[in-house]
Amino acid sequence: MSAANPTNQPRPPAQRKQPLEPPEDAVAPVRHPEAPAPGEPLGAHYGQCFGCGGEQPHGLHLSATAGEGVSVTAEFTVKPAHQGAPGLAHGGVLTTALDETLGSLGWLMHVIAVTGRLETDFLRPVPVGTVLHLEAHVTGVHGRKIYSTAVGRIGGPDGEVAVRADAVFIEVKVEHFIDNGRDEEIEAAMADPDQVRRARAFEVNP
Ligand SMILES: CCCCCCCCCCCC(=O)SCCNC(=O)CCNC(=O)[C@H](O)C(C)(C)COP(=O)(O)OP(=O)(O)OC[C@H]1O[C@@H](n2cnc3c(N)ncnc32)[C@H](O)[C@@H]1OP(=O)(O)O
Repeated sequence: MSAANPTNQPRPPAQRKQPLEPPEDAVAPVRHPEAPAPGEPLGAHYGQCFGCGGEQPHGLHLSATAGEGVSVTAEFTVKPAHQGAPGLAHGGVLTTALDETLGSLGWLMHVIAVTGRLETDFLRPVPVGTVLHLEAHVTGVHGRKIYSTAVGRIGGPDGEVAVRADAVFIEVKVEHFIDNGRDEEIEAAMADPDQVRRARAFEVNP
């Protein structure tokens, strides 16, 4: 009997862990013709986002830049508010930085997607004051599932890998947020023409 599954009953399909590697019949990701050019900053997808939003005082303020193909780079500076152990970044915060970087890959495909599964490896402690250099790319697409991987390096963009993650994101429509989000934030977002334009632009694929 395992601690993770104390009754040893088979999990229903919806609760089974999904693989993080694309299946054999996955296809290569397609960069949208109107995706930001390599080297262009992506900006925040939502001002109040904890990962990237500029209007979120408690957020990570992560800034991502378009890379070649369907890849992005990003930088995240570890602040005192991000500590777990004295002087070291909290693992959950580092996972959030990886999640946000992986999430921004949708911009390059003009697809809205949410995290379905995310697995992080913590390889080195990350001290406060460190700039974490993140790189993420899509490894394959299978229906609505987008498989991706990311690393976070310390000591420079070519430095040692401190954290890495593999993920499956699931494509959703903008209604996912309208149907599930709290009314006051949804109403505020829908009253912001820039936010509506950003969201709808993602849904127009070639
Ligand atoms: C405005 C601009 C905003 C831009 C917004 C950008 C936001 C980025 C923010 C950073 C990223 C986040 O933190 S996002 C927030 C954290 N994530 C979430 O809140 C997601 C919560 N989960 C859900 O809402 C749901 O479970 C969904 C949407 C993920 C899936 O539900 P669904 O739509 O009913 O999909 P379903 O039919 O069940 O499954 C479709 C396919 O995906 C697979 N699948 C389903 N769930 C999972 C899963 N958890 N992990 C792996 N794979 C999964 C299924 O096996 C199936 O594969 P097959 O049978 O087809 O092979």
